[in-house]
Amino acid sequence: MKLVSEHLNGVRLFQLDVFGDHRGFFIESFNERKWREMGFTESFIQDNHSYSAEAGVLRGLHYQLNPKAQTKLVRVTSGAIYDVVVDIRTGSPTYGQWAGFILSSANKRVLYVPKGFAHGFCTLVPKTEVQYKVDEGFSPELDRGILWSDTELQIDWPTNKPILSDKDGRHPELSCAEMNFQWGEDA
Ligand SMILES: Cc1cn([C@H]2C[C@H](O)[C@@H](COP(=O)(O)OP(=O)(O)O[C@H]3O[C@H](C)C(=O)[C@H](O)[C@H]3O)O2)c(=O)[nH]c1=O
Repeated sequence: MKLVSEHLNGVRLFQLDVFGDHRGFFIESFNERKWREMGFTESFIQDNHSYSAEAGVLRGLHYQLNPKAQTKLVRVTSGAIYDVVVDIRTGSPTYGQWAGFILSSANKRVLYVPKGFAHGFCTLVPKTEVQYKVDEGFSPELDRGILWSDTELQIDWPTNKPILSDKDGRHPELSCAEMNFQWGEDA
């Protein structure tokens, strides 16, 4: 796994090493020893896997409050997504800024999303599968959301008519402005 680029003071895009041959390919999708050698300290305790049947499925933007804030290591094993992260760390010089990345089974890139970022993605093709590691378990009571179409963020999603869960279609508990307080309180 090689570092491709860094964004928003902590988000990192990696490229997986692919060993191809006449049969296909082999990839070490995660290697604890190499992860530590790169200086990362997170211990991932849960693997998540989501399948989205159609293009235009938008999941997010989600995050969990401290002490259950999650680091995520995200990759796509089938199809393609436009993956978005939003810096919601109180006091961060890039607070309120977002970045978008194309992750796909073809480009075999991995996105490292540190704690303190809201995360979401929109599928670009049908039958897209996203796999991601997290270092904290699911905490429904500390799960929060930002509306995908938040007017302050102005995220450049690939569609303006996404397929959403009921949760993601509702207005979030907090606007982007209010989040600062919520996040800061628990940071
Ligand atoms: C996240 C999660 C969900 N669930 C259950 C709860 C619901 O009954 C069902 C679907 O959950 P949800 O609609 O929150 O799934 P997504 O919309 O894909 O949520 C994810 O979307 C964005 C992209 C994220 O980064 C988060 O990891 C996560 O919030 O799975 C669990 O049992 N464990 C879990 O860790």
